[in-house]
Amino acid sequence: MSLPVNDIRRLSDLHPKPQDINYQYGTAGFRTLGKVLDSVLFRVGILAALRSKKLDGKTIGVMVTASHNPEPDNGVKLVDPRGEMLESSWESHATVLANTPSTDEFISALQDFVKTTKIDISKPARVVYARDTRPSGPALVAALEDGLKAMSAEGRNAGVTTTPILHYLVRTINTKGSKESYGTDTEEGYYTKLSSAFNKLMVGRPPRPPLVIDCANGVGALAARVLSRYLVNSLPVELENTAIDTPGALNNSCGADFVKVNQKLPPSLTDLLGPCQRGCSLDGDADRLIYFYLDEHRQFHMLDGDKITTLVASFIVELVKTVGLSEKLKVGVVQTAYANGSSTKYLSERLPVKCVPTGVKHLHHAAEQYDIGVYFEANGHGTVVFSQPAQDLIFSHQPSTPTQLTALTHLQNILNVINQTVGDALSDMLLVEVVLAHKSYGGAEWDSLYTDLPNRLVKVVVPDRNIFKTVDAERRLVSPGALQNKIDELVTKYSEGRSFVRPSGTEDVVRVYAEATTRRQTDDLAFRVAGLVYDEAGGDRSQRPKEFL
Ligand SMILES: CC(=O)N[C@H]1[C@@H](OP(=O)(O)O)O[C@H](CO)[C@@H](O)[C@@H]1O
Ligand SMILES: [Mg+2]
Repeated sequence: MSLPVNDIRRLSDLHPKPQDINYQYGTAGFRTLGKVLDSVLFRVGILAALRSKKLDGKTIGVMVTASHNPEPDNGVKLVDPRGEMLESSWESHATVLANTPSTDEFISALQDFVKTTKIDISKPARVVYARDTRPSGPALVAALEDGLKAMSAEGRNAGVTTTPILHYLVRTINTKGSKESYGTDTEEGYYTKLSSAFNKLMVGRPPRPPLVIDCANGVGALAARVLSRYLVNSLPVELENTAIDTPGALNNSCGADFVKVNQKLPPSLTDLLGPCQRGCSLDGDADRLIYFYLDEHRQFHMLDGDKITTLVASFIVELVKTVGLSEKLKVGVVQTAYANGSSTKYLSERLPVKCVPTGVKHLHHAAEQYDIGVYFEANGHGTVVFSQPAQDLIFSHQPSTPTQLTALTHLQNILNVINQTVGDALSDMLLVEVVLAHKSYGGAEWDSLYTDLPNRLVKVVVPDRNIFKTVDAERRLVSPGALQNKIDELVTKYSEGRSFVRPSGTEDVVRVYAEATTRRQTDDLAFRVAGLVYDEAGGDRSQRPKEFL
């Protein structure tokens, strides 16, 4: 059987590629202005069908979102059968196919691809897809559906939903009826799975003050509203920033990225959050989570992905120890270079900690090397993964004492609260709430586990960010030239100073990170390194940002 060339040609002509744009499947899939993504979505539909055929008809996921980015942006990414990110070798295939200029060239690239990748076209193709609340979403989904139609693929439209729910659906569809079944393959199955485990974990805990949830005016508002109906007796919540139909509101001065980058409360919450009350922010597709609280002086404190890692990993270690399985279940942590140095120090004194390059897929794969792997990016994107033998052991172990039995039951329920496929703001939120309730922690107690070093992230616009090459999990530059030596020399002048430079995978900028013992020193270091980067990359002297030192 060969490719349905006539159907592809007819439909591809309806979705021409703009001449002047070069697309790239990056860390987060294709991501750019929504209005220039039509041809990409059509082609991704075809690619998803081919990926499914290659994997013997397993269901592939497609998510249309640009997460925390501004509302006019959009994007698309593919999800592999176990709910994980697309295998990396296919990222470059996606890039090549998205950039072939004409329908004829696209078809011939497809034919080459099918041949070299040895795809059996006669196999079935199944794809489940969803989008976030962006206004450009419906037209992009229609283009994707044309791609599926061209391949006669079986499509399931999961509608408007969060990225983690789409990942959940992919995994549950593909494990249905098997011994690795991950739950019921519906949204209701997702809410029921998470909330019933959560509700069991909260039985007997004292009532909690309400949790304020900033929904970023995005799809998380819909999901949080549904979830809250399942939590009436276990967790009072107040949903804020739920204006999904207000043009321009998405991620605007709210959401997890706003809080993390600006290290401050969304202005819309200023009058809502009381002293010592905790709140959290989701991002635009609800896969990132940042917590915060105001202290008794109404001073803002942020609890980011590193703080979540510490809280969650410590709790799981305690449970495993109480059950008596410390020897058999090794808990480990994965971070990136953006993790606050204090968190790395605190965790390394207690657990194995690995540092990997930016991007959830790197963290996820590294976490899978542990029996129980806890990973979060500092920006609040992460989860906990349990190896299959670890899960089997947790569900088959026979405890010897009532205390062990209680801890084991908690561990089993925790496993069901966690969305292991990918970082999930709502699932992570439930997990955090469980730990806080079990430890009787408020924001301040949680925050006191270690003190963050002041840190600063600076974007540097350069003529060509591709000249920046890194090694050692992106902590050191090997190009351009002597820049790393200059950074090293500078860093020694700052107490507990640390700084690194890497090209962004999602924006056309180079990122500079710095931390040191004081805010002033941190800013000084960050802007000096930014200046070095700008000059070394040949930035225009007349445009040099004035804050760069
Ligand atoms: C410093 C930072 O937050 N970087 C983010 C950002 O990647 P960059 O490659 O730095 O642009 O977007 C990624 C995708 O969402 C996320 O995984 C990552 O953590
Ligand atoms: Mg996101």
